[in-house]
Amino acid sequence: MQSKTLDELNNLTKQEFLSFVEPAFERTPDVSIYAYDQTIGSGTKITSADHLSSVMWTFIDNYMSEQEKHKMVSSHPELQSKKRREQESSGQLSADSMVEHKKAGLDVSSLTKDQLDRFDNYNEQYRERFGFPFIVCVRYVPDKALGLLEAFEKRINNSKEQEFEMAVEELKKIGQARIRDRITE
Ligand SMILES: NC(=O)N[C@H]1NC(=O)NC1=O
Repeated sequence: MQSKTLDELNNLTKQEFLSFVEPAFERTPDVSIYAYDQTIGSGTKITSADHLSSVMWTFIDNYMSEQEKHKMVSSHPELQSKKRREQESSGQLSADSMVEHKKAGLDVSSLTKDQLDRFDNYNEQYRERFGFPFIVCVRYVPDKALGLLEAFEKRINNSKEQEFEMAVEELKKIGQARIRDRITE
């Protein structure tokens, strides 16, 4: 994906803007529509990548129902699991997720058999306990797969409310990082 300058971003049509930023918050187009309407669409220039993501966060925090947030959380792929491998082979993984997972050392060829088994087990336990996938902004976790396994271990004992709140906060960080990737300041 080619990044854009702020000037280029501010001169996009609505349709161009939406297709450029929508992948930041997967399968949740309302976030991007709101961001367009609040900025370029009403004559306000976007001044930085973080300005844009803060407008997107405002929508998530103030205008999305719990059900909509649940849908957004559930649309993200698991970190490494049988289910994720199936999603990948049937082309259901977004380009951003694939790159992020690979950089975090999550592809099968980078993991030991033991690590792969642990990811499979944690993902299954997590999904059964909470009903949505374990979400973490992988690029901010130190030690790649080891750090992610540690995060899983810690969070699996939280309450459903804590984890749901955490999942939304992590998605906000993922979206912000993806927006930063897309804009050259
Ligand atoms: N499950 C999960 O957290 N997936 C996401 N995390 C991240 O940094 N990119 C993703 O696709």
